[in-house]
Amino acid sequence: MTQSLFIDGQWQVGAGEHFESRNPVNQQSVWQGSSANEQDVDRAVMAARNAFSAWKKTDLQSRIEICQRFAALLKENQEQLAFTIGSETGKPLWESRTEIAAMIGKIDISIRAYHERTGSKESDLADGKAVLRHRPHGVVAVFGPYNFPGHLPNGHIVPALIAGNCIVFKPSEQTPKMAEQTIQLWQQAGLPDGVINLVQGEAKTGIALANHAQIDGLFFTGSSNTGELIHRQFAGDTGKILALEMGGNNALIVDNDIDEKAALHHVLFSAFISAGQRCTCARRLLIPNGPQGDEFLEKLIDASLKLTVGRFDAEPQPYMGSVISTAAAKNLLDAQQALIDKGGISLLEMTSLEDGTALLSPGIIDLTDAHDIPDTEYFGPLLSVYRYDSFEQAITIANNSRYGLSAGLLSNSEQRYQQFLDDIRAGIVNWNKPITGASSAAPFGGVGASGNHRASAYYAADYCAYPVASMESPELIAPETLPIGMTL
Ligand SMILES: NC(=O)C1=CN([C@@H]2O[C@H](COP(=O)(O)OP(=O)(O)OC[C@H]3O[C@@H](n4cnc5c(N)ncnc54)[C@H](O)[C@@H]3O)[C@@H](O)[C@H]2O)C=CC1
Ligand SMILES: O=C(O)CCC(=O)N[C@@H](CCC(=O)O)C(=O)O
Repeated sequence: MTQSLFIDGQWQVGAGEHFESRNPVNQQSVWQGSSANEQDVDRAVMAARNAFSAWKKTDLQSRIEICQRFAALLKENQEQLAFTIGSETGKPLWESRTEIAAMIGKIDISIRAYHERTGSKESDLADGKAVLRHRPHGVVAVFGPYNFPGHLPNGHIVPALIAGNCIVFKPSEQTPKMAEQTIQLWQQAGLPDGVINLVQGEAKTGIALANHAQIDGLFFTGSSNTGELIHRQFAGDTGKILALEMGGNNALIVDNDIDEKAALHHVLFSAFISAGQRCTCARRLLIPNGPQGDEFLEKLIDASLKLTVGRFDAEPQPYMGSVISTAAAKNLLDAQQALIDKGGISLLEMTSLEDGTALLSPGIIDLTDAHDIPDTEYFGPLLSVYRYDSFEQAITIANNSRYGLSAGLLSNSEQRYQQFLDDIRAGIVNWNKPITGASSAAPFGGVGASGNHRASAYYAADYCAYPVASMESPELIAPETLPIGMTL
């Protein structure tokens, strides 16, 4: 039996159900193992709890050095890791390599963020000093999505470790192999036993972990549905910190009189990178009514049609790989049909490119005159188009969503960008840039159904530690003047 769990520094067989991940294109098994049941999860949390006291007292420099060794190991193993991401998710190798590069970059950025956002500060008081310090929460559960199986969990794990927390990591059940290899590197980097623990499994394992009384926090990246369930579960539990990074129904507005080539590039990069499987992807494209808009739309359809789609290791490399699974592909095709049934006009049909695979071609659908369109995230290469008459109307359409992750404007007008900045509701707001590809050196998060106001990336440091404010004096001295009514 495969030892699929990592608890207290030991690889172990899980007592829960057997599961596997498959290559979404050729359907070959990539990883097989058993999941963690409630008792396994409990042992993982208790291992983290027991390791916490020593880890938080380990000096910061030693914690940082382990993270730097992890970065060096990522570099040494980057080709193997990129191959794992590609085979498990369908993401082309060129893009999987950029994911490993982002993981490596995360270490230095997190060290800087730790000092800047949560370091210590001292200032003088009349008879002593005021000191600000930060302390780790304790045991934190990290939940990861499948679309960035390395980079996004890493975005919680690295700052949490630097701050002195211990971790129980529950990766996506669709990407267990990448999680396993990542944990092997942490082990090689010299993390003490119990500081990081891995529990593999499906939702049942996640539920057991999120419910565990002994976790002090939960850092989640995944769908809004799951995030909302967890949020409900945490309601009233003021003692635990919850950071939620969730989905989006992101709008990108195209203006008239723009550089068409640049705009086409930015739209294609926003809508179809990672086969549309980024939380920041453009889902709704707003195009002006009129001949310029018509021409832009025609060119967009043409350019989308020419995007290459293929296997993760195909040569030459495709722009897009597959979506995560044949089940996800089927859901997307069903969603497209449902939109057509509601009055959507398919401008470029998203189709299955090869039976039995999760390879989908990009799709574009005009929903301007459709009715009862759900405000939902279609996590794949399906872009909705809305035509607008005025810029104000475009902003209203863009804001007509319960999500608020990313939004963008392609326009030559600085005045319009200013208006957009003032009125749009999103955590990432870009001008003449794609709306994907957010920097790890900036905060990353959304409002509404996209997050709970605990931005990640550069601001992840904030939710990994709590502030302790102290007034300190080495001597115990009574004040010269006593308060009214007090005699000593
Ligand atoms: N805002 C952000 O930073 C990002 C958000 N995402 C979002 O993630 C989603 C895609 O990832 P998925 O893996 O499909 O998300 P998901 O929500 O299905 O799964 C995320 C994790 O939660 C676990 N889980 C599922 N049900 C659970 C439950 N009831 N209780 C506890 N844990 C449970 C899963 O096993 C997995 O580990 C998209 O919606 C995307 O927009 C993805 C990347 C970045
Ligand atoms: O978390 C970070 O370090 C930066 C945020 C980031 O990498 N965002 C990516 C992917 C996230 C996603 O959309 O799934 C992006 O904006 O493209």
